[in-house]
Amino acid sequence: MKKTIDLICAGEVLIDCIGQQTNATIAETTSYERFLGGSPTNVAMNAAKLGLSVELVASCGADGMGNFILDSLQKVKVGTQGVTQSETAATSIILVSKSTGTPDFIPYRNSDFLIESFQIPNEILQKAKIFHTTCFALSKNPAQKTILETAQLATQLGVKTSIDLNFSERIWPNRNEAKKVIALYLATDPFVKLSEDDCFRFFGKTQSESFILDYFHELGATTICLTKGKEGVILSDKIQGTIYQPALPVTQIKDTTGAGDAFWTGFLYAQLQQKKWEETLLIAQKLAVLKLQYLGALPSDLDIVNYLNQ
Ligand SMILES: Nc1ncnc2c1ncn2[C@@H]1O[C@H](COP(=O)(O)OP(=O)(O)OP(=O)(O)O)[C@@H](O)[C@H]1O
Ligand SMILES: O=C(O)C[C@@H](O)[C@H](O)C(=O)CO
Repeated sequence: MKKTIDLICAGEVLIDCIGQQTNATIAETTSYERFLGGSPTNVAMNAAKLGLSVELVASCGADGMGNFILDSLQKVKVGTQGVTQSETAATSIILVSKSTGTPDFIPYRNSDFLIESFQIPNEILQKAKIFHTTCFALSKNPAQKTILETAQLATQLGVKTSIDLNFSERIWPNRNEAKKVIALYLATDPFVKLSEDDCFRFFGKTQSESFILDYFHELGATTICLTKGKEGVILSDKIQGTIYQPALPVTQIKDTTGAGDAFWTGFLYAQLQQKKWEETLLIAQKLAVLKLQYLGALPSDLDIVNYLNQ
């Protein structure tokens, strides 16, 4: 089978309403700006801006926000055949505080988890190189069942899986269920991205790096990337060992929302080109730094491939 699709992202498409007052809590924030969001959607948008062939599998409402979402995706040539617009559930919205650290958020979830298996036909899946999702997307059915089944099928079809374990108990209050579902996904040996904040929320307390890496390796992941914000990143590969890379300097942080998604897009982009781990991490960090300097998504009017080659 000819692999004509670089990446399928499945999961939440949302409207991020990002606060306009920097480092204010949500209670203190008085005005918000609308952005296209959702972690897998951000990865899809970024990847398309890098010239990859990308399909998004997601669900929004048949409403004004849903139309804005489809318009934005199509403008950068993200494939939208797998995006449905629900007639009964509105587009999901998240209020996010504007932060130079970890943003606070309030989710209003309506249609994002209405993802059904017909949205990812086998003919499309088998053409893909990577299938990516998130913990957020796995937190609710029918998206959970659809994504788990697709990941299992993906491995049989020679498609590499990937996951951003962006766990939050506010999105997925049943931590035991989350652990079981994540274990099923990790059995497909995905590339795993998680941040220190995700780990704290997932385990309910601070755990050592070796505990975290062993935990996810034992569930089946060969390659784990643990991002630590300005403290850099650790990549642990069961075969090749562990690499630490310090963070790149950033002159001015405008907004951190989506920095992890930019990082992961760079990681997948580099892996699609079979780059070595050090270069993969460098490309990932460069994209994250670029994103940190903008509010909202990566810029559309910049030659990002050229920026990465500098
Ligand atoms: N202050 C910073 N200075 C330099 N690089 C940073 C900084 N914050 C984030 N980064 C870059 O972004 C990457 C991802 O950040 P982080 O570890 O906070 O992940 P994340 O929590 O998934 O991000 P987010 O949820 O904010 O999108 C880091 O590995 C690093 O490359
Ligand atoms: O999908 C999420 O996890 C939240 C998004 O609303 C937001 O775009 C974000 O924080 C991305 O990391």
